Amino acid sequence: MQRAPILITGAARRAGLHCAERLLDEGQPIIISYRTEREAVQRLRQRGAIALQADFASDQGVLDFIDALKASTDRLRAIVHNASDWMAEPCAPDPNTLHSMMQVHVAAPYLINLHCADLLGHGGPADIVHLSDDVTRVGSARHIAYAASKAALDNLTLSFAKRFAPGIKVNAIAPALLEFQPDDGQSYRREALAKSALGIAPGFEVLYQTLRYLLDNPYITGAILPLNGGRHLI
Ligand SMILES: NC(=O)C1=CN([C@@H]2O[C@H](COP(=O)(O)OP(=O)(O)OC[C@H]3O[C@@H](n4cnc5c(N)ncnc54)[C@H](OP(=O)(O)O)[C@@H]3O)[C@@H](O)[C@H]2O)C=CC1
Ligand SMILES: Nc1nc2c(c(=O)[nH]1)N=C([C@H](O)[C@@H](O)CO)CN2
Repeated sequence: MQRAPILITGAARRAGLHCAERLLDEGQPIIISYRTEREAVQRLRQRGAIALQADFASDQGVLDFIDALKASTDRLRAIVHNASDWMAEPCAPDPNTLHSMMQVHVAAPYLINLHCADLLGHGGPADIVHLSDDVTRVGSARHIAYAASKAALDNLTLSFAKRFAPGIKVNAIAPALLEFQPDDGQSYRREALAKSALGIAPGFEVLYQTLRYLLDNPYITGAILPLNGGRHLI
């Protein structure tokens, strides 16, 4: 019998795409959500992935995605909430900044978990993984709403771990800098690397290794795993 697919949201680029490709490399069926059609989405389709377009900017967008997901599968091995927007505060205070961050990082995982938990488990291992951020530990002067929304996501991790045990493990991964954006300048790169004890931008494979660890370990739930190069030591 075909293995139940793993859902990764926001997997059209960078970390989500890397994890999607690595799971496919291991013969694991996947379903992705993507907001913007990109060449990489077509590449995933060609490798057998189911790709569902979704914009989580509204509750209706999330609910439409849930309907499309349930029309495409009746079971899931895991749900990885990766979709995210790294929004900085605009010059002029804008309430939409906070609402947008809470929508994508809190409302979307909240609704998807509640509506789709019944697709998980069925006797085998089942996981929900939230992509958080090390910044919840210290806050952020420039990404206030973003950091607050990721902190709320951390609390969802604890609540859903309580609610879904023992059938479904619920954990979070809290990375710090994994990979720069192409347009990040040299001074920003130097400044960011100096914030951690290990001083590297490791790339997305370390995130996949951490996801793999959670999927393979039957005795971890309610955990928020730091993946931060020792930023807490600086
Ligand atoms: N990269 C890093 O160094 C770090 C990453 N993280 C976390 O790891 C995860 C992956 O990071 P990374 O790959 O860099 O993230 P990116 O910002 O590069 O990609 C996020 C993905 O989410 C999608 N997305 C954004 N907004 C929405 C929305 N409203 N509805 C649906 N999809 C949406 C984007 O779609 P589109 O392609 O249309 O833009 C994009 O594909 C994120 O949760 C991030 O917060 C945490 C700390 C460090
Ligand atoms: N959705 C995203 N979230 C975050 C990103 C990103 O590119 N997309 N990048 C970071 C930074 O790497 C930050 O960790 C550097 O200190 C944080 N979150």
